[in-house]
Amino acid sequence: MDRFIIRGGRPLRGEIVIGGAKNAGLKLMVAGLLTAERLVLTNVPRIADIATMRDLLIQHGVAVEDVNGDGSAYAVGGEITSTEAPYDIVSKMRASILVLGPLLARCREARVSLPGGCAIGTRPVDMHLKGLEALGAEIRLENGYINARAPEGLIGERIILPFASVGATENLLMAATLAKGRTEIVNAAREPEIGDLVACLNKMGARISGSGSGTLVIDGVEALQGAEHRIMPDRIECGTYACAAGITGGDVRLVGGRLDDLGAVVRTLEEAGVEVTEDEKGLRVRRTGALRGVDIMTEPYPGFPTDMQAQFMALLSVAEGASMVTETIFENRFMHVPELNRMGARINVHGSSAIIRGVHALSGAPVMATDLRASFSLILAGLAAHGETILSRVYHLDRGYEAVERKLAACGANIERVRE
Ligand SMILES: CC(=O)N[C@H]1[C@@H](OP(=O)(O)OP(=O)(O)OC[C@H]2O[C@@H](n3ccc(=O)[nH]c3=O)[C@H](O)[C@@H]2O)O[C@H](CO)[C@@H](O)[C@@H]1O
Ligand SMILES: C=C(OP(=O)(O)O)C(=O)O
Repeated sequence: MDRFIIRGGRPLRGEIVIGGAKNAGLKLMVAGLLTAERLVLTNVPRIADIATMRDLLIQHGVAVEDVNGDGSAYAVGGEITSTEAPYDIVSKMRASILVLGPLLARCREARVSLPGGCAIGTRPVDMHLKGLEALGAEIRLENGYINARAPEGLIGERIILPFASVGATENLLMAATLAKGRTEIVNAAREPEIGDLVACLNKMGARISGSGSGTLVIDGVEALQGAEHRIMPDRIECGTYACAAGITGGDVRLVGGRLDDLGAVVRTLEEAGVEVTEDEKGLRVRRTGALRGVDIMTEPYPGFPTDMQAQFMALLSVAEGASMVTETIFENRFMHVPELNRMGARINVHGSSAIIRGVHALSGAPVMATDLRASFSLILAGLAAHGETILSRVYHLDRGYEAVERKLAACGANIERVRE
């Protein structure tokens, strides 16, 4: 298991190129299951989750061609020879559940392992299943698997989601593209990654309107065609490196970053004393004065994203004054707190809220990553801390961030990966 060794105290200065979005790329690869033709995706991030999704699609029998031979573009497509998503792949990556809707829509059957919980919460999939049942699927849970069939094909329906779930919206959206008639998804999630998926599906011949509005209307078609699509930039990677510039008192250009996708994150950075400006290349993030405490509550988009909560917790640990961070999306997303406290942070958790009392400085320590974003919050703390931080269980980070050590070192960070 690899480790990172970080020696803190250097302000980051330079350029970081933002890669394609993990949370868009994974669903766009799944969209390849909806057509027998080639779906070509470019700006693919080179991360472990994409490799896992590639394994899953290959298990379904479709071809996944590495177009440039370097993992930056994939062509997905072909006949589906297996409708089973096995436990060993689904348990590695929860986004695997998204094959359920497309397999049902195209093959009229699917057998997908139940994903189970993960470090940040129990994460049930009841809304995915109820929505597919509303579209006419018969669903049985047996031996840890979801057995789903729709012998006559799926039929459009009006579905009201009790909560704007990202995954449920995406699963139902993809299933509905090949259903008979009109489907309406009310209280649909509005995350920009869903907008990217809709744009790609429409290029493939789907008939979807209402993107970004909270109600998606899908008129089913007989078949989808091939297309080419560039994956949107990763707004969470961008926000994460913006925090790196902020916590180290640096000045960093985030090439390809987009202000529009970052809304609440940029407003919070500015409130905390970090300046963000946009030009034709991307974003410039710099801090000239002290960091100030702010209050944050995570919410579905356009609110403050839960996937940025851990990184802000590191930033606010060294801000002047107190901050309160309330997590409303996942019930167990404070696993980074005890690790940050080991580095000298003063954070108390009360239920779904954390009170952070800013300290002057953090001190390096051996720490352990528990999930993807928690891992990066510890890197951020390490970049700002005095002395050496050793971060173990780096595989969590490799799921979703490409070339972390290269991108940070190019801006002057002292960070090294020790391979074991
Ligand atoms: C691969 C991917 O894109 N992952 C993102 C996606 O996860 P994911 O799609 O899993 O997140 P959801 O929006 O579905 O989940 C939000 C909340 O709803 C609950 N829920 C969800 C579905 C369901 O059927 N029943 C239910 O109770 C979940 O347990 C969670 O507490 O959106 C999250 C919220 O922005 C992000 O943190 C994840 O990074
Ligand atoms: C929670 C995340 O991802 P996943 O849904 O794949 O676990 C994330 O990207 O922060």
